[in-house]
Amino acid sequence: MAMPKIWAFITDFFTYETTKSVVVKSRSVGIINRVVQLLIIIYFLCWVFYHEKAYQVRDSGIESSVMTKVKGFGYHNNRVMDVADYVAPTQGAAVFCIITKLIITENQFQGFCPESESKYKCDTDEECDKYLGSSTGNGIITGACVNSSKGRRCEMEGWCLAEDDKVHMQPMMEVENFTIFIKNSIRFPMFNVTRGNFPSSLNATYIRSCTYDPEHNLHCPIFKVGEVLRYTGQNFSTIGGEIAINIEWQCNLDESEERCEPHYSFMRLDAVFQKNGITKGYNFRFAKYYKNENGTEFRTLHKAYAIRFDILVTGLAGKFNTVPTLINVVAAFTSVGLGTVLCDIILLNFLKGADQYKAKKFEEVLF
Ligand SMILES: Nc1ncnc2c1ncn2[C@@H]1O[C@H](COP(=O)(O)OP(=O)(O)OP(=O)(O)O)[C@@H](O)[C@H]1O
Repeated sequence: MAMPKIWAFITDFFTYETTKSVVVKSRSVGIINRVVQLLIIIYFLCWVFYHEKAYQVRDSGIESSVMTKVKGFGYHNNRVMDVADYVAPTQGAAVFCIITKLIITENQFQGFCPESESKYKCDTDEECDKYLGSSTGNGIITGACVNSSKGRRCEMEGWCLAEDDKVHMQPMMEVENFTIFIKNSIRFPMFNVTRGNFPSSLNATYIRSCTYDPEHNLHCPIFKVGEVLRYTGQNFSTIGGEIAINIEWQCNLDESEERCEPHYSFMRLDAVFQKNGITKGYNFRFAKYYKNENGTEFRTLHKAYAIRFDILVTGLAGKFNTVPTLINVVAAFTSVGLGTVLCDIILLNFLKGADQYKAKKFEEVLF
C-alpha cells in the first residue's frame, strides 16, 4: 500500500508550476480587486510616504550640550539666599538642584556626644548595645548611655553636637519665582546640522525679561520654576523630587533649517515615590569646614531639601535619500499585488462558480 503513495509523492515533487493569467469577467470580484489596490496605494501614499516620511534617512544620534543658570533671591534661615547658596552643583550643568530648605547645624567638632533622635532614648548602657555598628545615626555608637539636654541618650563618636533634622521649617517660598536659563546647542552628525535653542537674534534685554510660555513665548529660554512645576501638575508646597525638562528636536531637513526648533515638555520623574511613606522628595547633606585659631577643625553641616532638575535632550532628523525611497517604492508596488491574493481566496472559496474557476486556474499538463 505504501509504494503507490511514495510513487505519487515523487511524481508530485518532480512537477513544475508556472503562472497562467485567467481573466475573470466578474464585476464584484473586479471591484473588490480595485478597492483593495486603491486602499494599499492610499496607505502607502498617506501613511508610509507622507506621515512616516519613508523617503528619508533618519539620524537619531543627536549630539547635545546643555548649560544652565538660575537666578533669583529668597529668604531662608534669616538671611538672603542667592544662586551660590541654593544651587548645587554650581557649575551650571544639565542636572542641578535648587535647594528649597536647609537645616543647618553649626560648629560641629570631632568628639563624643549624645545622639539627638528620640529613638536613642535609654536608661542603661545595655539598651544602647543594639545600636552598635549601626550606620543610620549621626556617628559611631559607643554603647554608653549619657545625659543630654533632652534626657538620657545613647552616646556617639563623630561630629558633635549631633544634627537634629526634625525641626520644622517652611521651605523658601521665593523659589517659585526663580528663573532657569537653559542654553542648549545640538548637532545631527549625519547631516552636519547644528542648532541652538534660541535664535541668535534674541537681544540681552529681551532674554533678561522674558519667560517661556508654550502659547505666547515659545522661543524664550528662561523658565520660571513655579511654571515648570505647574506644567508637571505639581504644587510647590508639596514638591521635592526630580523634574525633567525635555528638549525635543524633531527636524525635517528637507525644509529650511530655521524650522528645526526645540519643543519643551515637562514631567516629574520620581512620581512613583510621591505617595511613599518612607521617602519623600530629595535631600542630601554637605558640610563647610573651618579651623579655629589653635588649628582645631570644625564644620557647619547642611541638610538640604531640594528640587532636582534634569535637562534631557532627544532628537530625530530626517532628509530625503534615494535608497529608502527606492526600497519603499518597490515595497508599495509589490504590496499592490496583495489584492490578487484576497480576490483568489474569494473566488476559490466563496463564489458560485468556484469549481469552474479552480479548473481554469489550475490546469495540469502532462508531457
Ligand atoms: N536664570 C536667568 N534668568 C534671567 N536671565 C538670565 C538667567 N540666566 C542668565 N540670564 C541672562 O541671560 C544672558 C546670558 O547669560 P550669561 O550667563 O551667558 O551672561 P552673563 O553676563 O555672564 O550673565 P550674568 O547676568 O549672570 O552676569 C545675560 O543677560 C543674563 O543676565
